[in-house]
Amino acid sequence: MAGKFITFEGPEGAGKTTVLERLMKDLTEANSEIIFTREPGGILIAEKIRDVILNKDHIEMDPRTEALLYAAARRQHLVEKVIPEINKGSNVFCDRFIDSSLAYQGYARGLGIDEVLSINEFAINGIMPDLTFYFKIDPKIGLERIAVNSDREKNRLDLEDLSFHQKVQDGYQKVIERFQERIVIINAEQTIDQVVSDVKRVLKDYKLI
Ligand SMILES: Nc1ncnc2c1ncn2[C@@H]1O[C@H](COP(=O)(O)OP(=O)(O)OP(=O)(O)O)[C@@H](O)[C@H]1O
Ligand SMILES: Cc1cn([C@H]2C[C@H](O)[C@@H](COP(=O)(O)O)O2)c(=O)[nH]c1=O
Repeated sequence: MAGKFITFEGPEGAGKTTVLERLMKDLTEANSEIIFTREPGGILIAEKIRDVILNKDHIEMDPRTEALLYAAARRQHLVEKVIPEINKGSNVFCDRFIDSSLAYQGYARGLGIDEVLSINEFAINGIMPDLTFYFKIDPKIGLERIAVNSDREKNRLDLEDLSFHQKVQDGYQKVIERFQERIVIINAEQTIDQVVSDVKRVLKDYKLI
């Protein structure tokens, strides 16, 4: 039986990576067949594209170039990793996917959600997540979390001002309205333990763990 594709979305500093690391530890110990991966990245070519997109020296990158690079990284990651793992029966947990492009490039960069969806439809060729967690947080709190985390190097998108990140949040709201059948909202302003517990409860309800 094919596995499921589960994505984790939300603004900067919402806690997606932290929660995925906790799930990796807890669920791997419990022997679940789960693959953890991320976008942009997850495989060599996509990690190289990630370096190009997020490099702070590439500050003048054109928004359409940015959108196309995310879509190219997504395509390669899907064909090289996500689809083969799902076909083997594993559940794939991915830190960010198409909804990030719709919110960041489509809405916050002003390219248009429909336009960015259209180039991504070419890239994903029908593969959409079965379930998406949206980590809801005031973007100001997320940016403050990142600011106090000295281990995390700031990338090109982290350096955008608060108004950009507020637009990202508004963009996500539109994405949630459009794809409400697959998106579950998690209160990411709670403690890490509470967020992990809420995510696990939903995964149990969906019989994914
Ligand atoms: N629920 C929480 N409460 C307080 N701090 C948190 C919480 N979740 C994560 N953090 C802290 O916030 C910072 C950012 O967390 P994390 O990297 O997991 O966010 P993220 O959603 O993956 O962000 P990005 O998308 O920008 O990479 C880290 O220092 C982490 O320890
Ligand atoms: C997939 C995807 C990501 N982004 C942005 C969101 C973040 O600012 C970075 C990724 O960094 P993270 O630490 O791994 O969250 O890229 C985007 O703008 N569009 C996308 O499609």
